[in-house]
Amino acid sequence: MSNANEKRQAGEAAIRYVEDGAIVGVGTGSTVAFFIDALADLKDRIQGAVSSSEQSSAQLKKHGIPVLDLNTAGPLSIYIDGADECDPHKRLIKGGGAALTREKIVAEASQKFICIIDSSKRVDVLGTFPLPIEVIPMARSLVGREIVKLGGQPVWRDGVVTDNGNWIIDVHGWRITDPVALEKQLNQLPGIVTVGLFARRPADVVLMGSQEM
Ligand SMILES: O=C(CO)[C@H](O)[C@H](O)COP(=O)(O)O
Repeated sequence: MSNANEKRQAGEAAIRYVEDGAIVGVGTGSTVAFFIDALADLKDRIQGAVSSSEQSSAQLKKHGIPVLDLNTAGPLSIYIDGADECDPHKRLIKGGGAALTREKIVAEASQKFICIIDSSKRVDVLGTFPLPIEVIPMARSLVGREIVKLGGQPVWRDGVVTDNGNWIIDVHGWRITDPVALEKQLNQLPGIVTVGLFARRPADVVLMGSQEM
């Protein structure tokens, strides 16, 4: 099965977690796009969605699904999002689409995080996919130097500006055997807005192609 078909299958499978009357947390990316298309069929049975990006907001609105503000929506029952890598403990690397900050916020606000992936995303150890880090622009070089001290190779995602007006550094060369510790350590560096490790708050359910882990 191709990656696109697996993404579609995972995206459509997540629909069964959507309950009547829910406000649904919605992530970003090509897998989530399949979920949003499927969610359109249920739009009269949900209150709306809290979106993690301008890209997903546009697709939700195109389908006539109300996009709500997180501050007024309050705690959410579910969050549906993709990932760039997923380890056996459902810990993730995210941010390939540069939406990691809002994704982490909406995930944190949600009781259950359903992660939808194709099989290429499953790894034993995180880090083959370069780790995205959102930084305040003036701190790019400072953060880069700190990453080098930690053995990583920082690469500025030149030309990309996040929905929050910040920049992305992709860190190559890390084999992340303790993602919880690395997430905590990086979160302490001034200038880092969000680390694309979802380890302290991993996914609760992973739907991969036709399989559920
Ligand atoms: O973290 C993300 C965006 O910031 C995406 O979830 C991740 O990049 C996976 O994308 P796709 O479903 O297109 O493979």
